[in-house]
Amino acid sequence: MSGLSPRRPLAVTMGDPAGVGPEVAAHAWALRREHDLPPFVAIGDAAAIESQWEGPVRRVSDMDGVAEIFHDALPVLHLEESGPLTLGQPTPAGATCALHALETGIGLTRTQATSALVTGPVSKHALHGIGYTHPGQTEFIAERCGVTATNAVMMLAAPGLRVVPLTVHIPLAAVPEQLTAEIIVAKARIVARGLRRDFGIASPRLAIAGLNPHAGENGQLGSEEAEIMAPAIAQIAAEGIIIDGPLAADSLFAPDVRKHYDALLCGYHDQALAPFKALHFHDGVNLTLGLPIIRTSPDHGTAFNIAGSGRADPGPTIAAIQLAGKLATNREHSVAPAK
Ligand SMILES: NC(=O)C1=CN([C@@H]2O[C@H](COP(=O)(O)OP(=O)(O)OC[C@H]3O[C@@H](n4cnc5c(N)ncnc54)[C@H](O)[C@@H]3O)[C@@H](O)[C@H]2O)C=CC1
Ligand SMILES: NCC(=O)COP(=O)(O)O
Repeated sequence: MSGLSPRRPLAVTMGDPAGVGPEVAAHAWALRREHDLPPFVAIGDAAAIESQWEGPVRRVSDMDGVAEIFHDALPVLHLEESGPLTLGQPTPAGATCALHALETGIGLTRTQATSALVTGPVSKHALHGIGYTHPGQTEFIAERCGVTATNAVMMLAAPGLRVVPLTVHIPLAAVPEQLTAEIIVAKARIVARGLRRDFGIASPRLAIAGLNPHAGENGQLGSEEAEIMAPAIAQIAAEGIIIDGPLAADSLFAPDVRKHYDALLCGYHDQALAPFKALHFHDGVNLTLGLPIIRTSPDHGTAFNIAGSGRADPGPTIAAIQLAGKLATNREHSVAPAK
């Protein structure tokens, strides 16, 4: 990285060993100079990389010397053998390894042995098969950091677009019940604070999407906009946060509309992530606001269908490492972040 850089390496978990996580971590390392990446350590089963990548790997047991090793080889904190590996086919041992890597990455970052946590893609289905009960990684990290799930806010960020799903991994049918005014207000506060602290936006401009078509068409197509969103928006605005809405979700993403906002708050997962991924699949970053640590992740999943084929793009992982490095640098050196 040019100029200042994080004081310690970043922790990059490899996610499910049968998915694309190990290969995109390795390919990110191979492209470290082109993308000016800060030193990082990959965490998980070293064999998941060594079995499919011919680049240099150096197994490490702690964070000492990782930054120096990073120049010449990919440092890997090897946790355990996850058994015979068939790419594309998750196993309970692989899910267990992914969970141990997540736990280890959180611990290293909480204790400041690493400067930030970048999580690789896990299979939620495989994790649930070994008894994991959290909806995703975000909620697990929040719990380990002593933060309630409501206060750990998922944001997807890319150049020129940031989106926040106000409800995340719940059935669509549960959205109207769970999208309360309290949740909207709490998450809007955390988003505004995160934009100020980490993105250097002094007066963040938020917009919230209506839940129903045409933002309810004045009550003709639904009542959540008037009954839940309007009081929440009034409360947020009363606290001095700039917020518009509820705006019709379809036109909110039009270029001439979205350009006026620093973050678009959406009612549910796919309202936010479907347009985001259509525009930014290859450089999108999932980050968690409201935590005491910095956590980012590529915006894609395990991609079992292409694991080992050489088709997995390391771009999202590179973007996640770059953003984590930038946020860590800003916080550690008290640099006013560039907008
Ligand atoms: N951060 C995380 O841990 C995430 C985990 N998941 C989990 O991943 C599993 C699979 O989910 P899907 O919905 O199939 O999403 P997915 O992102 O794994 O795959 C969707 C499509 O995108 C392609 N794709 C994904 N990453 C790519 C890359 N780096 N380069 C090129 N193409 C890529 C895949 O080949 C597939 O065609 C599920 O268990 C899901 O819960 C999904 C999203 C995020
Ligand atoms: N769709 C986003 C996603 O699944 C990532 O969730 P998380 O594991 O980061 O909580």
